[in-house]
Amino acid sequence: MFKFKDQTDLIEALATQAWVVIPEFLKAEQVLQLRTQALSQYAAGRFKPAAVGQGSRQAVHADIRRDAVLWLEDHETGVASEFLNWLADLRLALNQALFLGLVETELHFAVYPSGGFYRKHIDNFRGSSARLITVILYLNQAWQPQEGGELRLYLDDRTLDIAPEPGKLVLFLSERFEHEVLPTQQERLSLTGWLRRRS
Ligand SMILES: O=C(O)CCC(=O)C(=O)O
Ligand SMILES: [Fe+2]
Repeated sequence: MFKFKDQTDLIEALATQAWVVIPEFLKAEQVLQLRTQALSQYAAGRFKPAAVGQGSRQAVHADIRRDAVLWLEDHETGVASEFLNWLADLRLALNQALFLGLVETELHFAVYPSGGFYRKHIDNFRGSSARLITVILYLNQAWQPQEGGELRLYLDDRTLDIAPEPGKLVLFLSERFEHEVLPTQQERLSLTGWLRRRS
């Protein structure tokens, strides 16, 4: 049902390169289903302005990130549940191949309004390295270069700009690369999550 039912190549790429991009991981109708689910919840006011930091240090900083998020539940249906199952399989396969000790997945929808961005950061809270693998799935309908909103990964020797095109899946080692979301000219929708080990 998803491209990469066999996750071997993906795990190999993560192990050697520490990042992977899979264009059109989702089919158009799968993107549409998740998109519709996210946008109806967004319209119903269920998203919260995304915060930075954790615990008593957690706060909304509109100068650092300007998106709104909604965490997924355990009892999702449809494509959301299929994707959660796919991630659970990936987590187990990664544990077997690379002994990563991943124990859980967290996943949220994110909406960046026009003008939204997320400044350069690393995906872990101070003093924690529970998030091992970052997973991002783009739920936009179409994306033109002039709309901006690229994910910029700071690789060891260069930067890599990834356009948030419909159904594209991105994975990378959370602590390995600083990254940012460049200002978007268009509402930008994604499903973002982390495969975690015990904190
Ligand atoms: O949406 C993206 O491309 C990246 C989002 C991100 O870096 C994050 O939520 O930590
Ligand atoms: Fe991030």
